[in-house]
Amino acid sequence: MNVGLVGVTGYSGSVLYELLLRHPNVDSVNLYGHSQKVAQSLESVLPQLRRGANILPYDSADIMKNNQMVFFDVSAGVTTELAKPFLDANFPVIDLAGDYRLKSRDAYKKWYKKEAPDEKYLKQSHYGLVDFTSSKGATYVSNPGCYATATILALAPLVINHLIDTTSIVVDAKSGTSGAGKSLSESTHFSQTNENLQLYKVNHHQHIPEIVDQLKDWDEDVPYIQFTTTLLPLTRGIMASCYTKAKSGITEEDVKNAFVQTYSDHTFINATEGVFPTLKQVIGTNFCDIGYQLNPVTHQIVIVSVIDNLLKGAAGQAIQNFNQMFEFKPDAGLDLIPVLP
Ligand SMILES: NC(=O)C1=CN([C@@H]2O[C@H](COP(=O)(O)OP(=O)(O)OC[C@H]3O[C@@H](n4cnc5c(N)ncnc54)[C@H](OP(=O)(O)O)[C@@H]3O)[C@@H](O)[C@H]2O)C=CC1
Ligand SMILES: CC(=O)N[C@@H](CCC(=O)OP(=O)(O)O)C(=O)O
Repeated sequence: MNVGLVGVTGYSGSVLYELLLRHPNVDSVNLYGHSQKVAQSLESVLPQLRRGANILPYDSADIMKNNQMVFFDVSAGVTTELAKPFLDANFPVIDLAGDYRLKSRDAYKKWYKKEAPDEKYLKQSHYGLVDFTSSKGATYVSNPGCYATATILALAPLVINHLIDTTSIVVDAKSGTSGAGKSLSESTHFSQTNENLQLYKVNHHQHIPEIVDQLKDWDEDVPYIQFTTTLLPLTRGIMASCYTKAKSGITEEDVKNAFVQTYSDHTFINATEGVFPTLKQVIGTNFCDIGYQLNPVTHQIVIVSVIDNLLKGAAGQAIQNFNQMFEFKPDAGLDLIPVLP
């Protein structure tokens, strides 16, 4: 199959490109960029990707003619416009940005502070949280956000099984700087990030409505979550530490059963009682590792999930969506090993 990729020059785009090159069902990857009028060698922009490939000028008709599907891995707000001809033609798209994730236009405007896509297009979008939905038959897949993935996977077994006080969810999530993309900002400047910890977007993070929407699908009694994000002096990785109160009478065994039942057949999720994961065990892989424990004294449950934001949080999950969409092996192209030591 020939696939198109828009956004190879971004952090997650270059990771996605490498995954696609090694994917057993991909014959060729055609690269498209928005800033070139003529073909430009990839190596001239990203010298570390010595692939002899060219980035072609962006042209929606050309993309649809020469590929069977396209990945959009571009800055937030761009696909609201760019995706329209593809949506009109029902051409298969996997979009890694947040533009089409929220079903409510008002929510998108409020949280992303941008004009939302048209209602008719939003209706065509499928939210591709691969561990709980299938993208088979979908033509427009909206890949979940990185923090949203880590948080939802941590809380899912408890919410689905109605084991918690739904007003008690507190999430303390932390990310390495690659989550912010390649553009430099005050907070990602080396001397500001290095040997420092910075909270940001407290109570304003754009993934809050995405997480609440999904949790509400499982239990409409989830009214909100308390969610904070912290920038870590690391390149890759997200750790979401979640705290929530168990309903009266819920035991350690109930909690364990919920995690075992939910995740026993999920290739890329490892959930273990009482063993809390580190970031390094998942960096470079598509895994989400989760540790959980009910404290019998406080009756609080702590759940910690870790992912590589560029893989399970972006390009890896996009490949899972691709595999579901075209009915390839669920783990095709994702045989990755952690970066150790
Ligand atoms: N980084 C992460 O961990 C995650 C990112 N995401 C989402 O994935 C998307 C890409 O993120 P990331 O890799 O961090 O982004 P980067 O900021 O690193 O890269 C952005 C990419 O978008 C391209 N781009 C910018 N404007 C346009 C435009 N108008 N038309 C076409 N292409 C454009 C850039 O091209 P050029 O270089 O030519 O300017 C570049 O290739 C974002 O929407 C982000 O929110 C989702 C989950 C995790
Ligand atoms: C460290 C950092 O800044 N992370 C980004 C992650 C969000 C992202 O990647 O964008 P989407 O909303 O499209 O998923 C943030 O917190 O906004």
